[in-house]
Amino acid sequence: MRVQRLTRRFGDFTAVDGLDFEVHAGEIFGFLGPNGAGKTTTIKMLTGLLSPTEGEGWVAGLDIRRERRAIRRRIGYMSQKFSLYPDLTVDENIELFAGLYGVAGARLDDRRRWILDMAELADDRERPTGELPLGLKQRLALGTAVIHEPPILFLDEPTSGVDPIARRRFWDLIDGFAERGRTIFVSTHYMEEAEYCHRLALMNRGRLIALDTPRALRRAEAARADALPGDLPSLEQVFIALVERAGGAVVG
Ligand SMILES: Nc1ncnc2c1ncn2[C@@H]1O[C@H](COP(=O)(O)OP(=O)(O)OP(=O)(O)O)[C@@H](O)[C@H]1O
Repeated sequence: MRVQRLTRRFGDFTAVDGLDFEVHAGEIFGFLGPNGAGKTTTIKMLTGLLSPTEGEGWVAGLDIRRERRAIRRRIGYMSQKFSLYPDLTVDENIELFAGLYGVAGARLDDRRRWILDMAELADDRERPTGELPLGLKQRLALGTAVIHEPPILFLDEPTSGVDPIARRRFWDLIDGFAERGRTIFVSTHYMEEAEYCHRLALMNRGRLIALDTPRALRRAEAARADALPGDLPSLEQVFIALVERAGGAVVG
């Protein structure tokens, strides 16, 4: 996945301003920034929901301007709202997403088994998903997002509201996907989640203000602050410092 000078304006306002970055296959790429930084607008352009005003981008080898429909079939998308239908059972939700992505027959049987196993929902197939604990809902939402085995998965604040154990479990699954070569693009406000990413991009006021591994970002900030050897700042401290130096966040 790659973008060049990616820009989106709404009238006179520039929400995303000349982004350049590349995400490698098998990478867990974290996308961070204060509210209003331009993360959602960028994700919408990458997932084919919004067209760029300027610049270019390729997702799964497809052009984000000209191949938006094809992109939507090649990616998985999971948002904090989970997009599950609470009145439908676990099985019915799986079938609904299978239908949307053209997964049928023996492949559907296979994928259903995989999801039930991965999400530990084999005994809950007939339950409406609205009754499930949040951690299970989250894993089901992840399963339905990848029912068609997309090479790229977008996660938009995927673990908001779940407890630390469910969150850790979720990240073990994400690690497994990346190890098998899937690319994960994840936006988050949780610094603990950011630590699990291979590289982090930090956005502020529509611009990319930092891009590196979590460790390199912490080291660079320590060097800047003349910290004692071994005394690394937390990612949260790093981000606050970077955003302040970039002129501060937009207050919404
Ligand atoms: N359709 C639109 N029309 C006008 N302005 C918009 C539109 N969509 C987004 N914006 C503005 O663009 C800026 C970036 O918004 P965006 O939702 O991309 O930020 P974000 O980084 O995802 O924030 P959050 O963390 O709150 O989700 C905001 O100032 C927002 O008000």
